Amino acid sequence: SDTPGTSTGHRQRAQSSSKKRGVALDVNAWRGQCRELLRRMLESADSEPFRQPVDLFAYPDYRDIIDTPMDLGTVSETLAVGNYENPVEFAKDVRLIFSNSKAYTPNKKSRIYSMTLSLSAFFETQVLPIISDFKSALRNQRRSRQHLS
Ligand SMILES: Cc1cccc(C(=O)O)c1N
Repeated sequence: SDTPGTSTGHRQRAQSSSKKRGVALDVNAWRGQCRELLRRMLESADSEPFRQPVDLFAYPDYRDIIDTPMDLGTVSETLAVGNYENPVEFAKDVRLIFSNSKAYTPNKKSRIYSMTLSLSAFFETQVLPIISDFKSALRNQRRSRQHLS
């Protein structure tokens, strides 16, 4: 039988990441993953209209329709300076680019509108696993910190 008063060993969980179901759960992995996703979007020809803020001299009525302009260059800068706290905030800004384009387009046959549809379809498939991996890493981190308290 156990010696009285012996403490049972508490397995210390790794802080930054731990192997669970074959996935390394790192709460910081999302930033590099989002930077890589941006790079792939920027190398696509479909991103050309979205790389910089819309030219207000080319589209003088733009701000009559769009309250909050957004573009991939601005998203990239915000990510680089550490002003997104998580991938959900990052995705919100990228989705704003596409919703602005859908709101402004003169018609659904416009070239830029068609580029919006293809680029946003690609984005949604790629960002989904980044967000779900982040959320599971966060749950895992909270679980392991709870054990320490
Ligand atoms: C900024 C912008 C978004 C969506 C469509 C257009 C267009 O000119 O067809 C456009 N200029």
